[in-house]
Formats: sequence, structure tokens, C-alpha cells
Amino acid sequence: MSDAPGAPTPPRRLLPGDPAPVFHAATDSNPRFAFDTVAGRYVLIAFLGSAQHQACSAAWDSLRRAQSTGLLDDERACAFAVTVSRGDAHLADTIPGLRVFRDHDAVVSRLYGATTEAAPQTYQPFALLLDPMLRVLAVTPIGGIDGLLARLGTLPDPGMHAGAEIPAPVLVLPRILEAEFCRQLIALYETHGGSESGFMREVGGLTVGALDPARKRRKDHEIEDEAVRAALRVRLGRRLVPEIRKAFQFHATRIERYIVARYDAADGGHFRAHRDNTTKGTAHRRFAVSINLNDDFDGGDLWFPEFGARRYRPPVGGAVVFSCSLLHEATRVTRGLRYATLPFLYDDDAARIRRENEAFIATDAT
Ligand SMILES: O=C(O)CCC(=O)C(=O)O
Ligand SMILES: [Fe+2]
Repeated sequence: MSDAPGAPTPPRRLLPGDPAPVFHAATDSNPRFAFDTVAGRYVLIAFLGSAQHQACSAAWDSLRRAQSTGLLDDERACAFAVTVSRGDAHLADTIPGLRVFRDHDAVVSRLYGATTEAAPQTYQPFALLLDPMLRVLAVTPIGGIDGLLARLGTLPDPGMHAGAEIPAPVLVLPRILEAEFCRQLIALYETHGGSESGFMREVGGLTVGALDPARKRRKDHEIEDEAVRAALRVRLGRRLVPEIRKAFQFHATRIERYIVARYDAADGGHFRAHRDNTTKGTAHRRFAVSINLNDDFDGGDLWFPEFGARRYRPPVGGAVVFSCSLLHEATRVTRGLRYATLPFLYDDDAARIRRENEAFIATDAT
């Protein structure tokens, strides 16, 4: 940081407290695994370079052992081995808890300083232990991985990694929509029905809509009635925008997405952990708003895995408002139907970004 504006340069060697750089990389089951979505548990990442080296092969064995004893379970903790070598095909994902990034172009290894473009033959194998916010807890040369695993075993529950519960930086705002207006929105859905709702994904530089019931199960009705849209806009403008301004110094002037969404217990309605602004087509989104329209359902809570296990469930007509960069999940509805309206807010500067990025949107999706 400096007192002049400009992007801070990332530190070359990661030290405790530093945020781990995020990236996409190939695993055997996912050609574009999003590293940022593993937040919410302890994460060990081992830059092996190549398991053909004895110390790196021993580190892999340590990871396999930790997985088999249940230390790496994908709930409390998980680990990744990073190999740049095509000779490491025998290193295989061991689910739950242990995955291999095939970093054949060394992009991830360079991002973390294990190797450089200037000296690609030189690789310094090391391991990092990250906290559930994906910030460095400890760093060691690869030979120290057993110590890191031992330390992992002694850490508190992920939600208590700071020594106390950390509240998520979200606003919970009751009384945004009146009960009568909530009923009107539900009736709109019941009249028109909803269609299966997808999510945006980045493929080859383009933003494309995707459907994947394992990640998201929800049906949405797009509100077309301009009077209803205006009624929603007025309420957000009067009651929600001033609170965002007070809490976050952000003045929202635009709304994306007028929908009534329905999660149904009958088909396991849910939306797994994601961020709302990770593609070009969604990069303009600043704040996400989740307003419950009813409360006669079980499950269907919001939570923010980077900030502990606390669940958030606003009352009917109330909102949870949060930055689109935060990892969040809508848990499975286990009884009944959950109706919600889910706008995104942005401002005029972000609208410029939205216009510039329109060229990269391949298809429409919500
Ligand atoms: O169901 C919710 O409250 C959140 C939905 C959500 O995260 C989204 O549509 O991006
Ligand atoms: Fe979301």
C-alpha cells in the first residue's frame, strides 16, 4: 500500500496473515476448479513441483496418510498438491479431502513464487496452511509438511479460527417489503410458474449460462409487470439503499434482476457456495440482496463460509445484504417452499463495466 492510489502489488513470499492468491486450475475431475470456493475450512496447499523428487514424494505420502486418518475430510480441512510434471499421473485425487492441481504451465506455481518465468528449471517446493478465509496461517519448506499437518490437527473448529466467532460483514434489515407485497409476489409466481434457474460460468473468456442441479436447484419467475417492478424499486430505494450507504459507503443506483425465486424441498432446492461477481458478465454486481417472502419452510438459510457456521434467515419481507465478492450458500430447503426475491445492486460506474462486458456474454442466464 501507499498513500497514492493504485493497486497494491502482491507480496512475493507469502507470510502469515497474507491472503492467498486465488486461481482456477485443472484437477482430474474438474478442468477449471475455482480455488476461491474452498474457503470455509482449513486448506493445505503443497507445491510439490514433481513427486519424482524424494522429499516431494514423501510429502505426498504424508498427505495420503492424513487423508486416510480423516484429518482431510473436506469439512474441517482439505489439501491440494500442485504438480507441474506430466510424470505425476499416479498422484490421484482422494475424495474427500485431497486433490491434485495439474499445473503443467506452472501458472499457479509462479503465482505463489515456487518458480519463476526467468528460471523455470528452479522449483522451490513448499507448503502453506491457510485459514478458512484463505489467508496464510503457516508456511514451510516441503520437508516440514508433517509439522504443518500436526498443527492442523490442533486447530479449533474452522468457525473459531480467530479464537472467537467472527460475524460476517453483512446487513440484516427487517421491514423492507410489507407482508401484503410479499404475498403479491408469491401469487405472481403461483400464477406464472418458474423455470429452472442456472448460473454464470466463464468458458474460454466468454460468460455462459449453465445448469447443474448439484450446484443449484431453484426455479425463478422473472417479474415482467412494470408496476410490480416499480413497487419493488421504490421500497429498495427508500429502505435498503440508505442502510447500505451508511454501513458500506456505497450508493446503489441500479438494480439487476427482478425475480421471484422458489426453492422446493421436494427437489432439494439449494444453491451451493459461490460468489456472485466472478465472471465478466457479472463483474459489475456490487451488493446482493436476499429477501424472504415467506417463512413456512425449514432449511433455506444463508451462510458465509469464510466467516463461520452462523446461519442467516431474515424475517418475511426482511433482507440480508452482502458484498457480491463474499462466498455464500443458500442451504437446502428440507420442508416446504422458500420464496425469495433476489436483486443485485450496482452503481453508475459499475454500469459502465456492465456495458463494456456485454460483448463477453454468450447466453443469458440468471
Ligand atoms: O437464496 C438466496 O438467498 C441467495 C441466492 C443467491 O445466492 C443467488 O441467487 O446468487
Ligand atoms: Fe449468490
